[in-house]
Amino acid sequence: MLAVHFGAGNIGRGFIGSLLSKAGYEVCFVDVNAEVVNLLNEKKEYRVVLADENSQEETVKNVRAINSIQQPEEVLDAIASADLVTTAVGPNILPIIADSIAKGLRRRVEQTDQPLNIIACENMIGGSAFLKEKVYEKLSEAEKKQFDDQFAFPNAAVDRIVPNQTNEDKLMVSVEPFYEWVVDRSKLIGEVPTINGVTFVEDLAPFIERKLFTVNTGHAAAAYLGYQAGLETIKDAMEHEEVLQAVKDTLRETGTVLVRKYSFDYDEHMKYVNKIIGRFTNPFINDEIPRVARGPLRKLGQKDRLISPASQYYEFVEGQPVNLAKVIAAALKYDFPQDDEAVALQAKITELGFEKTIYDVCGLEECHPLVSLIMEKLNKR
Ligand SMILES: NC(=O)C1=CN([C@@H]2O[C@H](COP(=O)(O)OP(=O)(O)OC[C@H]3O[C@@H](n4cnc5c(N)ncnc54)[C@H](O)[C@@H]3O)[C@@H](O)[C@H]2O)C=CC1
Ligand SMILES: O=P(O)(O)OC[C@H]1O[C@](O)(CO)[C@@H](O)[C@@H]1O
Repeated sequence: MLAVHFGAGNIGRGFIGSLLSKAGYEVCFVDVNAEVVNLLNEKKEYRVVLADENSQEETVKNVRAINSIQQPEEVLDAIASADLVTTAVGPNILPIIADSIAKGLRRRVEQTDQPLNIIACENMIGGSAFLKEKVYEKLSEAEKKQFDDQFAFPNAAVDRIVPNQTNEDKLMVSVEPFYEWVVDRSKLIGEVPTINGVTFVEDLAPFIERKLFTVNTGHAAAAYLGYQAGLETIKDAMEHEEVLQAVKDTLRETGTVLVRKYSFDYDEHMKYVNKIIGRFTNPFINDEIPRVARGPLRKLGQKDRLISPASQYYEFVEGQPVNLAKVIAAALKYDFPQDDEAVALQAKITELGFEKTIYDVCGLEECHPLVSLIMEKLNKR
């Protein structure tokens, strides 16, 4: 069995590649990083080390890689013969890889009528559906019909904290012990793959929103508020009394939305929240704030971890999401010079001012009460 995985980065090697290899797949990574591709082809294996007191280690075997810049034809051949295609490249890169995926699937249609699932493992709602949209932009109407019959793009939620790291062994990845990978079974084509560690569910919405609005909202709160407090790591942020309290208060707000929307048990949900706060404070993980805060334009988007739960608060809860608004205000002020999106965000604010930037970046209507709440928080800081 062959799995073609786009993105041999932290989550690609540290999570998806590891689970797929253990499930018996040969894992063929596709990446633009020549050093990583060459090393994977030279060693044919790499190490994943658990970030806890035992540092338990596994060797991920049966792997190889293709450099998509230098060997574009090989990528198409790999897709044509794959049993599964996955991605972990980042939401902004999905439109870029859509071209190879469209061409690879075209080649496959010529060679076989075997079905294929393409699963985007990114931190976003509807990641695979978005990838499908980008792939389908390249197709004729007749091809779209053909692809509908043979290919599927089930959405997924993936959760494992894998910080940026520099190790002597360049392929080695240190990962937190916890992981969760949930896939929308209702959109799968063909047989359900047997992958230990993957949960297939009929309705992904509660899982992805629970994860995005807890792990990612909480992390974003720690990162943006921590940055405003002059801190460097998520650990620093979690040790800062005021930031920690704000993270907890923010997760109480998202938790209330989730509990009301999906009828979750409140106590069970709070256990989930506490577990996540425990994961953020893992002393064996050194997670720099700029990694977690990266891409503020994306993170301030209408469907992402801050604006979506804050807007839904008005639908499901009485009152105002004051803590989420405080985090959104901090995100709007994120000006880390090495983050291109932070630089673009600050340039936009200089040009348009905060209010127009909020309409533009967060997709909020002028009359939305969240706008004035965010403005209030911005003026307070
Ligand atoms: N690191 C983490 O803890 C988690 C990350 N994610 C998600 O996984 C995705 C990847 O994140 P990370 O692994 O942290 O980032 P990363 O930067 O470590 O990995 C991304 C990889 O994609 C490669 N890439 C870039 N452009 C490419 C292209 N055109 N074709 C093929 N490969 C390309 C990069 O060279 C890199 O190896 C993101 O969507 C992130 O939100 C999800 C859960 C956890
Ligand atoms: O990968 P993104 O969406 O930029 O955001 C970083 C977030 O992703 C994670 O890496 C994994 O969920 C979290 O650590 C963090 O909340």
